[in-house]
Amino acid sequence: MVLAEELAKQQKSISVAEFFEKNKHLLGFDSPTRGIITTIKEAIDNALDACEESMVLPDILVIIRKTGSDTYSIAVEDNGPGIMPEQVPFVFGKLLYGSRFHQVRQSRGQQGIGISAAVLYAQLTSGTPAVVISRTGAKTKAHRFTLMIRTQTNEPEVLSHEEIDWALPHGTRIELEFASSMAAKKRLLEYLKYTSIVNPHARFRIEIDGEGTTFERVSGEVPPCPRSIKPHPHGIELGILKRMAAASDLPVEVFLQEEFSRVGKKTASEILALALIDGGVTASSLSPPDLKTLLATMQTVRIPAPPAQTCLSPIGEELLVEGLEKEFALDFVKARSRAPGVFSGHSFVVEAAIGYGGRLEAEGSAKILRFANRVPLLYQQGACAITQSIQSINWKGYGISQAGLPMGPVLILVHVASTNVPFTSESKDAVASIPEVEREIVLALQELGRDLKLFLSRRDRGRIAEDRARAVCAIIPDIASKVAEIVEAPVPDTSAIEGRIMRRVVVKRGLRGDHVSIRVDNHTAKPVELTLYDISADTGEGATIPPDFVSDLDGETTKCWRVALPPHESFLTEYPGSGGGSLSVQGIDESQMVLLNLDE
Ligand SMILES: Nc1ncnc2c1ncn2[C@@H]1O[C@H](COP(=O)(O)OP(=O)(O)OP(=O)(O)O)[C@@H](O)[C@H]1O
Repeated sequence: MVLAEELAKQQKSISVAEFFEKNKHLLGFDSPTRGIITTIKEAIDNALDACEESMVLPDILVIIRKTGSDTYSIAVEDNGPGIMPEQVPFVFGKLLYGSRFHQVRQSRGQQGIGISAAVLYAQLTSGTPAVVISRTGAKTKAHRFTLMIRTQTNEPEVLSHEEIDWALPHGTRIELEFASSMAAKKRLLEYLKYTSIVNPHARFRIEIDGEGTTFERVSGEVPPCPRSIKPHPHGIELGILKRMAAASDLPVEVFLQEEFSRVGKKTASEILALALIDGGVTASSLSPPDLKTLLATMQTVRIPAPPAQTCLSPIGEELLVEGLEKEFALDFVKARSRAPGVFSGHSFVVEAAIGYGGRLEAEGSAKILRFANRVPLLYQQGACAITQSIQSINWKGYGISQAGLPMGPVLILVHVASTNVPFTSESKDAVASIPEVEREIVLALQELGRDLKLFLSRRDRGRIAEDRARAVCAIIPDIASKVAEIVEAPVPDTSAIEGRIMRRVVVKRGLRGDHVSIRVDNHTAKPVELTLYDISADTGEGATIPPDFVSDLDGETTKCWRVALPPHESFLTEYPGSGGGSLSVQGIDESQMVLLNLDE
C-alpha cells in the first residue's frame, strides 16, 4: 500500500517531444554521423513534397559548414511554395504536426515528425535554435524566425520573428547547428545521387565547406502530384471506423458511399444487407456491436482495388533507365514497373531495375538500391523486405553467382511506392514484410533476371565466336608462310582473310601519329559501332568510340569518325551489325588496310 502511494507520486504524463528526446534513435538520430544525414534527408523530403504539390521543378541547395571542432551548421533551401507565417512555428517547433498524416496518397512525409525532430536534435546537441526563412510569393516579404521546441509541452517557442528581403520569390530555408561529423560524407553524396536518380526532375546543389557538387535534373517535367483518395474499406480498423461514424450525421448507406473509396450504391446496399443494418439510420447512432459487424462485413464483400492511378506516382521504366545510365554507364540496364497492387486496402506499386557492368564493382556483392516513395533507404538493409526478397531469388538460374545476395558487377534497384509504405519503424529505414509487396518485388526481379540472362548468354556467345576467330587468325600467317615455303612462292598478304574472319577493318603498320577517317552509310539503320582494338596490347578489350558526326536523311544513317591512331604498330576496328550498308576508310593507303564490305 505504501509502495503504491510512493509510485503514485511518480506517475506523470510524458510529452511526445520528451519521449523522442530520450529515444532519438527511433527517428534516425542514433549517432552524430547519422544525425547530419537524417536532418538533410528530412528537409529534402519536405522540399520535394512541397515542390511536387505546387508543380514546381525543384531546385534544392544544401550548405554544410564546420563551425567548431565537432559542430556543423547545415542549411537546406528550396524553391517550393513556402509556408504561411502563422504555420511556421508549428511545422518546425511541434512534433506530430503536418499536412500529410490524414491524406491517403503517396508522399515522402507521412508522420509530421521529420523536420521538428531535426530541430529537437539540434537544440539537444548544440543548444542553438533553428532559423527558418520562408516566403509564399513575390508580392509578399519573406519571414525569418528563430525558434525552439519546449520539450515538456511539445509546443513551439518563437525567439524572434521579422519580415526580411529575400532573393527567392518563394521557398523555404531551414538552418540548424548541431554536434556531428562528416565521417559519412561519401554516404551523404551517395544519398543525393540516389535521390536524383528517382527524382529526375530535381536539381540538387551541395556545398560542403565551400566545395560544390551539382546533381543535374535529367527531366524537365514535374511528375503529376498524387491526389488524395478516401480510405478503402479493406484497409480500415475498428477505432477509425468508430471515429468516422461518430463524426457523421449521414444515413449509413450514404456514409459508406461518401467516406470510402470504391463504394457505390450497389456495394453499400450489399454490405448493409449482409450486416443486417438498416441503411436509413444515421452513422453516428450505430452501436459498438453494429460497427463491429459492419467492419467485418466490409472486409468480406468484394470491392475493387483503390484507384492507384491518381494516388500513386511511380517513376516509370524510361526515367529509371535514364537515371541509372547517367550514373553508372551500364553495359545492360532494364526496368519494370508492375501493375498496382493492394495490401490491407493500401495501394502500392513496385518498380525494379537491373544493371550490369559499366562502372559497377566487378567483385563483391551486388549494389542494392532501395527506395520507398522516391526516397532512398540507406540504413538497415538486412532488415528490409526488399533485401529479403532479393535474397529469396535463385540468381544462379540467371547466370549470376550468389552468396545470399547476388554477386558481381550487378545493380538491383527496387522502388516501393504506396499510400502507406509499411516501414518497420518511425525512422523509415526498412520496408516491413508484407507478402503482397514481397511477391510483386520477386516477380519484377524474375522478369528482369530473364532479360539479364539473355544479355549475358549473347555476350558470352559473342566472346566465344571472337576467341575462335582470334585463334584461327593467329595461325593463318603461319600456314601462309609454310605453304609459300613448300610451293616456293612469295608469302601472300593474308590480312584480307583475317579481316573477313574477324569482321573487321584492319589498318596495318606504319601509321604512328596519323589520323584516319571512317564513314559508314547504313541503309538499314542497324546500329553500327566502331570499336578500337590495340593489337599490340592484345587485351581483347576494345574501346567504343562515339561518332564525330551522325546524319539521318530519308532513313539512311551516316556516321563518321576521325580517329587518332594509337602509337603502336597496328590496330583493328570492328563494326557489329551488317547488311545493306557500306563503309569507307580515308586517310590511309589502300595497302595499309583491309576494307570489309558491310554487304557481306
Ligand atoms: N520546405 C517546406 N515547404 C513547404 N511545406 C513544408 C516544408 N517543410 C515542411 N512543410 C510542411 O510541414 C509539415 C510537417 O513536416 P514534417 O517534416 O515535420 O512532417 P512530414 O513531412 O509531414 O512527415 P514525416 O514525419 O514522415 O517526415 C509537412 O507535412 C508540410 O505540410
